[in-house]
Amino acid sequence: MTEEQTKGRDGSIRVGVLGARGRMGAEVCRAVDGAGDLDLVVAVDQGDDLSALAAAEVVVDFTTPDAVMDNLRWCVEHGVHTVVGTTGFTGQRLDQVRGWLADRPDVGVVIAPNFGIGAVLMMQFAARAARHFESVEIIEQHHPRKLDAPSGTATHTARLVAQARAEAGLGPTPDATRDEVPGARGADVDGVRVHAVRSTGLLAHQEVLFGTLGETLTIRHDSYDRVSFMPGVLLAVRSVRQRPGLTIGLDALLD
Ligand SMILES: NC(=O)C1=CN([C@@H]2O[C@H](COP(=O)(O)OP(=O)(O)OC[C@H]3O[C@@H](n4cnc5c(N)ncnc54)[C@H](O)[C@@H]3O)[C@@H](O)[C@H]2O)C=CC1
Ligand SMILES: O=C(O)C1=N[C@H](C(=O)O)C[C@H](O)C1
Repeated sequence: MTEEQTKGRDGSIRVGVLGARGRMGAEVCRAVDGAGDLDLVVAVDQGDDLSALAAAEVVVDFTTPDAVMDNLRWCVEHGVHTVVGTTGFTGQRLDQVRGWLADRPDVGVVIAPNFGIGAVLMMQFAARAARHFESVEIIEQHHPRKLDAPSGTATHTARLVAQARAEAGLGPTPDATRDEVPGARGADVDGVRVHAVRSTGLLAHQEVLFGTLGETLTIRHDSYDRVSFMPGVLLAVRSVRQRPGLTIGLDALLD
C-alpha cells in the first residue's frame, strides 16, 4: 500500500470503531469525529459484518471480554492496526495475540487496560511505591453496569505491584485474618488483595493502599467522565501504525 492509500480522503487516518453503540464506543466515535486528522469511516456493533472494517486503517475496540478476541484476530489477519480498550486480557490471551502477530509482523496492536493519563500515572506511582511497603491492597470502584470484576486496571496494577515486590524480595503481605464469609478479603491477584465496589453514581475509580510501620500511603485516581479516556485513545490511534507488534499499556506512548 502506498502512503497515499493509507490515508483517508482528506489525508487523515481512516478509523473504525468496534462496539460503536456502547458507552465507550460512542464516546470514541465523537472523539474521532472531532479530530481533524482522523476520519471515522466505519462504526460496527454486535451483529454487524466485520468485513466492513476493511475500510479502516486503525480499528478501536471497546466491546466485551467475550467478543474481543474474535474481533482482534479478524483485524490482525486482515492487516488492520488495532487499539484495544476492552478488558479481560490474561497472560494466555496476550500470548495468543503475539502468535497472530507473528504471522503479520506489519500490524500494530495496542492493548491498554486504562487510557486515562492519570490512571497510567497512578499505576506507575503504585509500581514505584510497592517495594517500600509491607502491606498493599487495591480498591476499585465502578458503575454497576460494568460486566467484569476485578477491573482490568486493578488486575494490571496488582500484577505490576506483585512484580515490584518480587524484585525487591518482599514476601507475602502480613495477614492473620481468617475469612468468616468467603470473599470478605477480596480477590487474590498475584498475591495482592483486590476489592471491587459497584455503585450507582460511580464511573471508574481506584485506590492503591500501601502500609508500613506507623504510616500508610494512598494513591487514588478518579475518572468522572468517559472523556477522560479520549486523549489516550487518540494518542494510541495516531501511534499504532508506527508500532508493529504488541504494545501493552500507554506508558511507552507517553515517554
Ligand atoms: N481501557 C480503558 O480505558 C477503558 C476500558 N473499558 C472497557 O471497555 C469495554 C466496554 O465498556 P463499555 O463501553 O462501558 O461497555 P458497553 O456494554 O457500553 O459497550 C460494549 C458494546 O460492545 C458491543 N458488542 C458486544 N459484542 C460485540 C461484538 N461481537 N462485535 C461488536 N460489538 C459488540 C455491545 O453491543 C455494546 O454496544 C469493557 O471491557 C470496559 O471494561 C471501559 C472504559 C475505559
Ligand atoms: O468498564 C469500565 O467502565 C472501565 N473499565 C476499565 C477497567 O476495567 O479497568 C477501565 C476503567 O476502569 C473503566
